[in-house]
Amino acid sequence: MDHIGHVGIIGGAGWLGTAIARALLGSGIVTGHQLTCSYRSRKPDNAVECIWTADNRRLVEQSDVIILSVRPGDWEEIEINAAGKLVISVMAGVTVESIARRTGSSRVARALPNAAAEIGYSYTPFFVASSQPRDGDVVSAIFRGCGVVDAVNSEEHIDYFTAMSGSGAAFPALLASAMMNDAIKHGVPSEIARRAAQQVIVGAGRLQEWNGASPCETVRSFVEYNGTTAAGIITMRENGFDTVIEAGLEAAFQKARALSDT
Ligand SMILES: NC(=O)C1=CN([C@@H]2O[C@H](COP(=O)(O)OP(=O)(O)OC[C@H]3O[C@@H](n4cnc5c(N)ncnc54)[C@H](OP(=O)(O)O)[C@@H]3O)[C@@H](O)[C@H]2O)C=CC1
Ligand SMILES: O=C(O)[C@@H]1CCC=N1
Repeated sequence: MDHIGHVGIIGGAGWLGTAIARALLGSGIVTGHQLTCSYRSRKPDNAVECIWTADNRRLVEQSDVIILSVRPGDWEEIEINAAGKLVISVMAGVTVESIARRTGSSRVARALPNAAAEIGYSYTPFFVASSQPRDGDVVSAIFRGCGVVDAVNSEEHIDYFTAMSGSGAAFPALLASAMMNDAIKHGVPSEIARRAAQQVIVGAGRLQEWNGASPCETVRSFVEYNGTTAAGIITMRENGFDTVIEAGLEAAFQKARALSDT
């Protein structure tokens, strides 16, 4: 991708803002002189090597692309005029309409990475509301540095993915935690239970990536094998596994929607 200009990250000191800043520098899409990050309380220790400011208006002045990475509850306090600039929000729930209204920009995108952005393994769907065709390419190029991206053509899908993939990075750990606790109940020493559960999710993820099968194919092939794994899968499903997952995703989806601001 051609030069994308100067990028500013409001909330660049936070968890996700820092991960995006590191990905931008790591992919070479900007240099430290073409990246400004803002902080509120304090510039972090071991800060990313770029320009730092506590002044969001100054950040906007010197940026062509602005990434909003503050918590949804802090959004109302951000007062910037980004007219004519591309504004990309990673905030859960905050709508394109609110971003356009409060920044004065008609070039707005929402992207929804997850916690694995920190290691370049995020899944990031994005939605672009801009008349400039190149804006989608810019958003895609930025988040490819954090992992895998997909453009979606409905803003509602961003709220859905806030639950499914945005929050989803935590769900394998939930499964592993239940498995670890079960092993401990069976008398396995906790350190061994921890290591076993950890290696199961890491190995399963790597296996899934390596063989390229869809998750549904993986489950089907284990069921067809008709051994101990099949017994576990069938019983988990009979006891409501899929229903529980659907209910959890629905709760996260509704929470994302409820964050939609005034
Ligand atoms: N973490 C994740 O996995 C994901 C997060 N998101 C979204 O990303 C956004 C950021 O989340 P996350 O990084 O986890 O949150 P953090 O709390 O880690 O980071 C938010 C940062 O924004 C800073 N901040 C708040 N107000 C201002 C301001 N006026 N000017 C400059 N900086 C400000 C905070 O500073 P201070 O230290 O003073 O509070 C903090 O450093 C959220 O909207 C969240 O919904 C989306 C997908 C995944
Ligand atoms: O848990 C959260 O609210 C944030 C938004 C999506 C993922 N993490």
